[in-house]
Amino acid sequence: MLGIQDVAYRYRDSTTVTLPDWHAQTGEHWALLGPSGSGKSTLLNVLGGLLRPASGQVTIGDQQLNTLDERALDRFRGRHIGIVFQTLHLVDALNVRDNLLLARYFAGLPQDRDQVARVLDTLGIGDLAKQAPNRLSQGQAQRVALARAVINEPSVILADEPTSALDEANCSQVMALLGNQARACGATLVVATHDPRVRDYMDHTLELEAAG
Ligand SMILES: Nc1ncnc2c1ncn2[C@@H]1O[C@H](COP(=O)(O)OP(=O)(O)OP(=O)(O)O)[C@@H](O)[C@H]1O
Repeated sequence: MLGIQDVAYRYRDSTTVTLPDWHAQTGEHWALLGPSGSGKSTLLNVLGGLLRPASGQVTIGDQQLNTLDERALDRFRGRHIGIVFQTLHLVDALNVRDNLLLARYFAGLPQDRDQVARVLDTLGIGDLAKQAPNRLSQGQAQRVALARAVINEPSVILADEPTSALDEANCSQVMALLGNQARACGATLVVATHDPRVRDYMDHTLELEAAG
């Protein structure tokens, strides 16, 4: 189970975003839709433990994120939550394999090179293990970011606008990869997007309302 209850997040300039109560069952695939400024990224970041709400509860499985201190939250995120950001945040100084091993290190997991090779193979990029991220195409880099999000077999996968820059064929490919990887880990998948095409790939939709 995954959910938020009575959550409000306050940005530094005091802009306060109030989020609707929402719950998902383990393994469900959700599209998070809504106009610009409706709070999609805020919700995704709160769910991922990257933003701490001013009030309310964020629950992932049996864990209430608000009860964790920073260190415990970092560890929990690394172990249980896979995030695909809009900007991919790959470390250019490390090759693809080491980017994935770094994600395992941050989660306190063993450096399992076989597991890394398996995930890269599943995503069709096994031959890129030694490549530097800044020498990859956009589509390849996106697969690496997806590989990094699933390398720790998370119980939740969050993706922020993974398809908005993609044509039809690539959109369908990325959504299939996300769906398949989530199914392989038994993970709950939440994709925040403007892109109405995403709805077709997901079982459920949460529609946020325009701010104001
Ligand atoms: N860093 C910030 N400082 C202040 N206010 C912010 C900040 N980031 C977002 N907001 C405000 O929070 C509200 C929700 O923004 P959010 O980015 O979550 O919406 P969104 O639906 O993801 O938008 P978009 O689709 O344009 O990315 C908006 O009113 C926005 O102006």
